[in-house]
Amino acid sequence: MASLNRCIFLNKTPISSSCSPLSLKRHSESLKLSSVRSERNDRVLMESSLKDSVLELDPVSAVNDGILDLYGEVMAMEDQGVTPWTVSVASGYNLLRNPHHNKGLAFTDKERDTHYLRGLLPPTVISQDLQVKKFLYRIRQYQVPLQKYMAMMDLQESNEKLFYKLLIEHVEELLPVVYTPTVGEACQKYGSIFRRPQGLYISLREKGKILEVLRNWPEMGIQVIVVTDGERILGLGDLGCQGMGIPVGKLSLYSALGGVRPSACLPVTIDVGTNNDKLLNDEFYIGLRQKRATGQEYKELVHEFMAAVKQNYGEKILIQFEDFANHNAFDLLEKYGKTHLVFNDDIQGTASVVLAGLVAALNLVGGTLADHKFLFLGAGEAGTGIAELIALEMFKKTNTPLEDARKKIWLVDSKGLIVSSRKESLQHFKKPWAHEHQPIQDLVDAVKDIKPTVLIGTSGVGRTFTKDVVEAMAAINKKPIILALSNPTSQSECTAEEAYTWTEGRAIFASGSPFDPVEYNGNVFVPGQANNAYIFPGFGLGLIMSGTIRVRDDMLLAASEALAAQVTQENLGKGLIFPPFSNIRKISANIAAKVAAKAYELGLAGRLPQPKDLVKHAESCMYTPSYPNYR
Ligand SMILES: O=C([O-])CC(=O)C(=O)O
Ligand SMILES: [Mg+2]
Repeated sequence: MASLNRCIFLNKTPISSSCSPLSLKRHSESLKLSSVRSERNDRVLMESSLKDSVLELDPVSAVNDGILDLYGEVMAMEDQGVTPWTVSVASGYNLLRNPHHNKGLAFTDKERDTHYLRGLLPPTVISQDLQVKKFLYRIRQYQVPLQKYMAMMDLQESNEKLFYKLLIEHVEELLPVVYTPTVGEACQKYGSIFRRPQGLYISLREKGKILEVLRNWPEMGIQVIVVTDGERILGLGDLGCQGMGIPVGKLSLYSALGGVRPSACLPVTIDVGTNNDKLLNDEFYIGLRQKRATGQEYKELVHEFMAAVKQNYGEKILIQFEDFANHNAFDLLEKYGKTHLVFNDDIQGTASVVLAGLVAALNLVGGTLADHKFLFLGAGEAGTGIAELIALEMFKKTNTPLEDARKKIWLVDSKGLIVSSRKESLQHFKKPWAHEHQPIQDLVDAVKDIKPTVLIGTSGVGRTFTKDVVEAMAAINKKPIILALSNPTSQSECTAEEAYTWTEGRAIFASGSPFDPVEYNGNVFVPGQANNAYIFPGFGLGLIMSGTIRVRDDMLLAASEALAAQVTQENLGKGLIFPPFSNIRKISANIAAKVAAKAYELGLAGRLPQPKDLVKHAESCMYTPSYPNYR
């Protein structure tokens, strides 16, 4: 009976062509199916060996539940009066234990009768709205953020639709719970709070078997993978296998913010060991207890993974690299950008969001991007990624040659200002930023000398925008733009309060992790959140819905412009250079539309013909977490 717990995966007929015979066999064995029949042209019926555990869903709700991938085709067939699918899933006790289908107390009396739930629930029937209210009340009772996080994870694993409805409807309150900053603490303590696996773990022990490992995952129609190797989790450093919290959190946002079906999302952690001695000595650590494999051994494992993903899911699977260390991130993006649909969130997603904020900020400070001067603290993925995209936008918008555009951008790393005399010893991704200048060690001196209008923190090191630094920015600029992007809050280069106080309320400030509004001199300042969460969910949706096969910089620029266009005069009036997260689904639909349009324009979109209204199309593709009626 327990084996009937899993839902049955169907795809378009013939079933053996869309999932390998091996995995079909595996599913049918574990589900003890008495028959797997293909009827008429496209109709598939699966029955379980126990007649009373069959539940039929209509195609539309099945699509919404993520059982079927090919929603467009299903809808088209519906329009023609054909009901192409019959899907069977477990009912009764197993239905209550199935996070995708469970409705808890919201199962109606009729559903309780039809699906063998009578007596398994207390008599009351409540609405999903009331469930949201109840759960929110419960979350608010917890004082400790990590407790809130764990309660949310429990909900995700017991009632997925309720989790997403709650997250979507209270996104501003709950984003800091399931995402930065709390997810950072969750990763640090992942070993001790670990309950159930939420993604795939691919360690060195799985070498040679990665394709098999992918096929162990219970969902078939995967469209997006977020993968980390845990080496640079936020600004917290090497958290090894416990970095899994990040792909899990990012993919929750793919569904909540971008409307990608939860069952189409696969979190992956590649475990090649960790150099974090604290974790290696922690009895609750869940990863391989060894130092990180590097060089050939590392490359081979990642390569096997990348090849297996393409083999198993096809060319259109989106792979988002997340929180890899600098020394791997650039190379992986460069290498797999040519053969796979890959996107590095820390290099490209962060760049796209920051560029949008800067373009919006021009409305407050005046001029074009080329009229400004930028100074970064931190020359890793985020720093150089943002710098390059700013230069590209200057080139595209004002025809400033790329070399000249780059000269308006200066980067400081742990050794001081990046200048040409350091060129020989610089990593390749820093070289474009090594301009002619005498060496400067200190950030304050660099601010005074370079005189930037924009100061951007991507250092991963907290409180590095000291009072002297911020005051120096305030002395040069009427409205200094200060972005403290490192995450989580503990690693932010300065706090919102510091930025507003030290500039006497003149700063245009945004940070990677959220800060509360600040009162200064009788005025309330609301800081913006410059986080890649604005971009990657909509960006991913745009790629997926257009069937795009490669990412291009022009798509990042398109996403950035779409985000900047969502900043209203009202937002700007409050000093905000990003729109509120409460509008994020609309923002994501707009980003998706612009990204898809660019993909079609570049001839990289595989889903033809191009829909006429891409915003409407994006909205129609978006997952919504309301409960279906089970007939
Ligand atoms: O996860 C976040 O909040 C933003 C991000 O990608 C990072 O800091 O690495
Ligand atoms: Mg990241």
